[in-house]
Amino acid sequence: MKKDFTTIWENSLQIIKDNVSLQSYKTWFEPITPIKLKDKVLTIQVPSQFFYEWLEEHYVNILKKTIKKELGPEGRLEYSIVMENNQSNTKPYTVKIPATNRQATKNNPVTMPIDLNKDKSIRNPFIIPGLKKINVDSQLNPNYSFKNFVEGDCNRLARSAGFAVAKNPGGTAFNPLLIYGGVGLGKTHLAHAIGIDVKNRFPNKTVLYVSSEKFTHQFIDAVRNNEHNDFIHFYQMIDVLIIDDVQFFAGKAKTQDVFFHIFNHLHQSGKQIILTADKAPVEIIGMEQRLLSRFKWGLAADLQAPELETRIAILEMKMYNEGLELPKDVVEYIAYSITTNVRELEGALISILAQASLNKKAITIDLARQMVDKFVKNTAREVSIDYIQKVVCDYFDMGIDTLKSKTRKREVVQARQIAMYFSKQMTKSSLATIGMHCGGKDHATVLHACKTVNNLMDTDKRFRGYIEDLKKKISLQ
Ligand SMILES: Nc1ncnc2c1ncn2[C@@H]1O[C@H](COP(=O)(O)OP(=O)(O)OP(=O)(O)O)[C@@H](O)[C@H]1O
Repeated sequence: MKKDFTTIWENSLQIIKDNVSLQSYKTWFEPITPIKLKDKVLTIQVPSQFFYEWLEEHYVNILKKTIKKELGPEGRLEYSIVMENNQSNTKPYTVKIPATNRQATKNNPVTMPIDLNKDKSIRNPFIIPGLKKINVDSQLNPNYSFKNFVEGDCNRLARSAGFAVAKNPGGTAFNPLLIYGGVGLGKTHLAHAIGIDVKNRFPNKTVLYVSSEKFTHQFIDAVRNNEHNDFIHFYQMIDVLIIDDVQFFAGKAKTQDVFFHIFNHLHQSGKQIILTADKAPVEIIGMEQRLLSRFKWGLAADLQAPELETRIAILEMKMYNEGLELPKDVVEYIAYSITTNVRELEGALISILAQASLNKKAITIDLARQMVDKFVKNTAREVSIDYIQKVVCDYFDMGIDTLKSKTRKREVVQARQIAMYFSKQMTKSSLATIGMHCGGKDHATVLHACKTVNNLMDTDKRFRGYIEDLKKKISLQ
C-alpha cells in the first residue's frame, strides 16, 4: 500500500525520537508539519528561516537517513519556510538560503483589555510620574556582550537563538525567548548580550533589562501611588523587554496579571520579549497556566553546566581580558576542580590572582589548591572522572583520546582499567556512567576492570606501587 506524506512523516518521527534528546525533539521536530509528497520528495513546513538553518546544521544527517529509509534511496526532503505574509518558500534541503529579515507568522491573536491611550497625561513615555527612576537602556552591562560569552555545547542553542533574536528582534519564532538554567551559568550574561547587540544594530529601539524583583517593586509602588496605568504604558512602549529570573513572579498573582497584559500587548505588536528563569517553565510552581502557555509560544532554551573545554576557554578569555597569564597547569586545575558554576570558576581565578599579588607569592598549583579548597570547601568536593583520567594519562604519558579510544594495546587497556577502578572508588558515578566516560564501554567492562585491578594489586608488587602513587596524586586534588 502506498503511504501518504503524513504516515511517512510520522514514521520518520518515530525514528528521530529515538535518536535525539527529548528536549531537542520537542524544540526542533514537533513544530514541523508535513505538507506534501511528490515524486519521492517530502515537503515539510518549518516556522522560520532560523529553524531551517538549525535543522540543516544539526540534524541533516538524521533527516536524510530517515527519509531514505522511508522513501528509498531517491527519497529527498524539501523545506517550506513560513513567511510573515503566510506564503511559503520551498527550498531543497541542500540549498542554503541567505539570512533575511523575513518574519515568521504570528499565529496567536491576543486581547488587550486595558485601554492605555486614554491616559493623555503621559507625554514622554520614559519619564513618567512615579517611574522617573527608570532609565531605559542604561541597565545593560557592557561586559556581558556576545564577544565575552564563550560558546560551548552547554549553551549553543540558547546562544544561537539569542543571536538570531538580536539580529531580528520580534521577527523570529523565538518570541518569547526563555533562557533557563542553574545558578551562575550565564543567563543574565546572555540576556544582556542580546540587549547590547540589539542596541548596536538598531540604535533607535528601546531596550529594557529589568529583574523580575525590580519589576514587582515598581508595580507595587505604582499601585500605591495610583499610577497603575502609567506603569503598564511605560512597559508597553519598550521594543525589547528583558526580564531576569521570572521564577520570582511565582505566587504573585497581581504581578503575574499585569505582566500578562504587558506580554500580550508587546507580543501582539511584534516586540521582542526575553525572559530568564532558574528552571524550565513547567517546573515553576505558582505560575499561572495562561502565562506558562505563553512562554511556550517561543523557544525555551536551557544552559547546562559547561564542559571542561568550555571551562578552560572561559578562564582563558577572562585572563586575556584582564591582560594576565597563569601557568597552564593552574588553569587546568581550576577548570577540573570547579565544574558546575561559572561564577565560582571566575571567583576562584580572581582570588588566586589576588592572593598572589597581595602576598607576592608565585602562582603555583599549590596556591591554586589552597584557594580552590577555600572556594568549594563546603560542598564536599568529589573528584571527577575527567580529573582521574587526566592524572592517569599524565602518569602513563598518554593522551586522553588514546585512553578513550577502542585500542586493545596492553598498556592502554591497563591505563583505562585503572581509570575505571579509581572512578568507581573515588566518585559516586554509576558503572554505566564510568563506562560511558571511558570511550563508551558498558557497565560489565567497568566491573571487570575493577576486579582485574584488585587482582593485580594482590599479585604484582610493581603494579600496586603504581596504584598507590596514583591514589596520592588524585587525592591531592
Ligand atoms: N559562556 C560564558 N562565557 C563567559 N562568561 C560566562 C559564561 N557563562 C557565564 N559566564 C560568567 O559567569 C558569571 C555568572 O553568570 P550570570 O550572572 O549570567 O549567571 P546566571 O545564570 O544569571 O546566574 P544566577 O542564577 O545566579 O542569576 C558572569 O560573570 C558571566 O559573565
